[in-house]
Amino acid sequence: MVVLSNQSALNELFLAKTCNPSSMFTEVPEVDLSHPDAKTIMVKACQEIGLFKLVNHGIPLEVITRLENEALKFFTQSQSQKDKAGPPDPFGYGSKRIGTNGDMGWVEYLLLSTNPDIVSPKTVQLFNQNPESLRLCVEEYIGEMKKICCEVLEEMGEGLGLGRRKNVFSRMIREERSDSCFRVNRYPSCGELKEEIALSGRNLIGFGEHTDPQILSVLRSNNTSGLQICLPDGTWASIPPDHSSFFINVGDLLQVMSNGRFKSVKHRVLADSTLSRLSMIYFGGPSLEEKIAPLPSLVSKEEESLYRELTWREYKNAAYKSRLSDHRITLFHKSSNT
Ligand SMILES: C=C1C[C@]23C[C@@]1(O)CC[C@H]2[C@@]12CC[C@H](O)[C@@](C)(C(=O)O1)[C@H]2[C@@H]3C(=O)O
Ligand SMILES: O=C(O)CCC(=O)C(=O)O
Ligand SMILES: [Fe+2]
Repeated sequence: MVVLSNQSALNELFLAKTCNPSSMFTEVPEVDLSHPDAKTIMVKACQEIGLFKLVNHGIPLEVITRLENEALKFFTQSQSQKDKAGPPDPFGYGSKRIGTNGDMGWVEYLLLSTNPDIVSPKTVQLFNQNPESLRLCVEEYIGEMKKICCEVLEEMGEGLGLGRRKNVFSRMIREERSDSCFRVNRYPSCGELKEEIALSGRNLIGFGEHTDPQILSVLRSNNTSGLQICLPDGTWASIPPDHSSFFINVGDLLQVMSNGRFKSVKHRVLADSTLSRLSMIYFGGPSLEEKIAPLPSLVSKEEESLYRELTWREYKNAAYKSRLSDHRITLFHKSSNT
């Protein structure tokens, strides 16, 4: 990562505009998939917060560690070597620039698609220029993420009373053309900028505030903190890291399909001055042609359907033209004609 020498560049690019002291969120709901109450706890968490912690998930620790080590090997290469797989198209290796609309963060990352229709030259470069073990470990990990994402979605379907249609969400991820993606983020420690940051009285942004556009995200990180969520009262709260668990968060499409019952949680990452954070996130999404609208069985008689129908392709295209912090879900609002 290039070290910024200039205070104003730092201000402009990476500092959180307002940073009220944020609290540690000690009451993150915990879901044990093997527990009979799992579905009830997850539905409550998705309604109230949009995030919960999945424990006892059954994903072999070796699968996680293998990929974490491969990712670290990749990131510790020289900048010029890593840049061969970038800039992202949007897949491949990226550093500091997130998306194409001016968002910046103190982060480097690998972004990969799981959709066989999407051929990314940068991803081809990435796998050609690195040991085969990187690709194998990525594929193995994505396979596990797909399974766990579907299991969680089925449990949610049951919790929402969908009965025999409990797989209405999971079938979208199981489909071969599911447009899911996978990201590995590395947030270097920002110790070298400690003084400038302290002088500004703000925090260094690793990944700016946003909601995830897909259905469901499955996040795992090392034991370095940094992830924050925006609570229903508008305050930011830090999520204590736990390298042996997964954090599941509701994406925009699930908010729409549940007619607003589940909340797509706003989140961000702040950089740490002493430790570097490594996170791996699977974003479960439907096929590009999938039509997304509130499920009729989740719109009660007294309520109305809050959102209009859009295909994932339409929403995704619009989302990728937006800035991270834009409130993209308004595109689904019935009054919106964009
Ligand atoms: C600024 C952007 C980056 C992003 C595409 C976007 O235009 C708006 C949504 C962003 C986001 C957030 C969640 C995921 O990390 C991501 C891969 C996604 O699907 O939407 C990123 C996009 C990205 O980094 O390309
Ligand atoms: O790196 C993290 O912990 C979260 C990043 C994130 O929210 C994202 O990539 O969408
Ligand atoms: Fe995110």
